[in-house]
Amino acid sequence: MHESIPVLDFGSQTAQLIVRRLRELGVYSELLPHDTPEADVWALQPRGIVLSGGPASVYEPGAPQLPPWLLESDLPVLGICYGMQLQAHTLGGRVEGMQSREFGPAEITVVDPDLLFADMPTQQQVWMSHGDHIAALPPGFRVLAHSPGAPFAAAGDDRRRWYGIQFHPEVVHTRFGRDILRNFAFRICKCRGDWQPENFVAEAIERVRAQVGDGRVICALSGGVDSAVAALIVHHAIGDRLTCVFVDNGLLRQGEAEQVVATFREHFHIPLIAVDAADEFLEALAGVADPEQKRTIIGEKFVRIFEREARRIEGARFLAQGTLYPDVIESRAPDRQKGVTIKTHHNVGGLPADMQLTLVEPLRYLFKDEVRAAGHALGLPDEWVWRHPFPGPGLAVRVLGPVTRERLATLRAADAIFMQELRIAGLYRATQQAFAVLLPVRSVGVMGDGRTYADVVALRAVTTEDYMTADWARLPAELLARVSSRIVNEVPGVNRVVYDISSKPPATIEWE
Ligand SMILES: Nc1ncnc2c1ncn2[C@@H]1O[C@H](COP(=O)(O)OP(=O)(O)OP(=O)(O)O)[C@@H](O)[C@H]1O
Ligand SMILES: O=c1[nH]c(=O)c2[nH+]cn([C@@H]3O[C@H](COP(=O)(O)O)[C@@H](O)[C@H]3O)c2[nH]1
Ligand SMILES: NC(=O)CC[C@H](N)C(=O)O
Ligand SMILES: [Mg+2]
Repeated sequence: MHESIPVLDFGSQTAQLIVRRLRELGVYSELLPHDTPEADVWALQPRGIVLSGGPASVYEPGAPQLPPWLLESDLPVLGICYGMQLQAHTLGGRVEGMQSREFGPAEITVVDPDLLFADMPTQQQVWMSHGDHIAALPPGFRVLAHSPGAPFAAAGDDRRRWYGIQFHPEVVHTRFGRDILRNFAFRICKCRGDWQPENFVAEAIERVRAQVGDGRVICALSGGVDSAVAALIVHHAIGDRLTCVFVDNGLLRQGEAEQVVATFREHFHIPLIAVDAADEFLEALAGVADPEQKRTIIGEKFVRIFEREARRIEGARFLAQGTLYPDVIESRAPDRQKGVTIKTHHNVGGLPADMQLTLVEPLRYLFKDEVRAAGHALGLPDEWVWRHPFPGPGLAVRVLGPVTRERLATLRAADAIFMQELRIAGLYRATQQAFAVLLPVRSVGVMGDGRTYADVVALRAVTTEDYMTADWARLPAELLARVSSRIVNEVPGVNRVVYDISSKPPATIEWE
């Protein structure tokens, strides 16, 4: 049994990342609901506790509270964002709603470099995402760092070993986040660091074998890295009792369907069924503009098709999918204590309630970079491992507003130009996801001395490690200029191109 630092979950979208960072540091961690019974927490042999952020405001009625037992224990505690506000609120400080909210990058100044901020610069970039702030510290606490928007960006009580930070150390955009967590784990909690990540792939294969028994599995294969890795794991587990099913939903990019099928057949020796379901999807989506409605329709259609294909294979009761942890977290049901729904990923929240197949999701607790590492270990070709993600609902969530064949064609052409130029510039791998979006507005232009009133294409390119947070990619102006001019010249019906300069948060990577 390992020592641990459990994370109590108050509903933050990035709570699972804290767990990951701690594991990366060699300290075992699990994400537990904030009201987990005390005995279950002690069973993990905790050396300290982290309180995650969360969407609630501590001063509102019904906001989730600190577990009373924690106040009595002598465990060190690190409160992050809501967790810090909760510490302050509970121990006699004051938390207020703020006029100038902070979302995105901010710079903090460390005023006390002991313990938590040991061995790092005084000025550092952090990632903030809060609307409330601490107006007065509780007795015993002193300020450790401040930022322009948060006079108490970090504070602590050394006697009690309780610390709080208003920013998020778990996201990569907090430059020294790892070091702060390391200081908490090793200097404050005095962990030994006795956890070695086990061989994930071997374990996953075992789990699939146990779940499936002698049944047959169909695997929803998209051409993305997640489903390819899921397919390889299932294939290792049950061999030829696996059949992959690729669906052309009419929402794919230019040439994608042909390319996925060809590459798969070249690299894998697993039976593949390619289903052309474009008409079915586009009919179901006709006239639908609401993003969540689009996702639900697409999620249901996918499953009906998988059920249909499964019926043709004797004994196929299981559906394998490349679901990742971010899909699960972002699809969580609306519950102010447990997190809010940001968007219903088609493969999680978008699944119909009466689904006939049992899910096999070997990657459900992993993040993208962990999946890529697993794919590499399984011998997946580099090109596949490093493919940009492409969402299951595809171009339906990039044609904003109602989806029509004509608008899909416009977007495909613009997107292909952007991708082509990005590759020529050698910047495909330097961005983690890039694509074009067709906006539901028209704007006035002048072309060939005539007036145009035509569509607007937005270009989106982001840098990110785990897709939970992201920054907009600083693509060279010359590249953007070339893409813009080619799109306007080559794609009929588009007279304007804009570049999206929003980070996540507050935006998301996709526009819907
Ligand atoms: N066109 C498709 N045909 C069959 N299954 C699909 C299709 N699109 C998505 N899926 C299923 O939905 C899952 C979730 O899609 P998602 O896009 O998140 O993952 P991915 O396509 O495997 O990888 P990536 O995120 O890199 O695109 C996939 O892993 C796959 O199982
Ligand atoms: O399979 C998917 N089904 C979905 O419904 C879905 N929605 C978003 N995404 C992808 O998830 C990552 C994070 O996206 P957002 O910042 O837009 O939430 C990005 O990589 C998105 O492309 C999806 N993938
Ligand atoms: N990210 C968070 O934990 C936010 C905490 C709180 N809801 C705020 O807005 O300040
Ligand atoms: Mg995909």
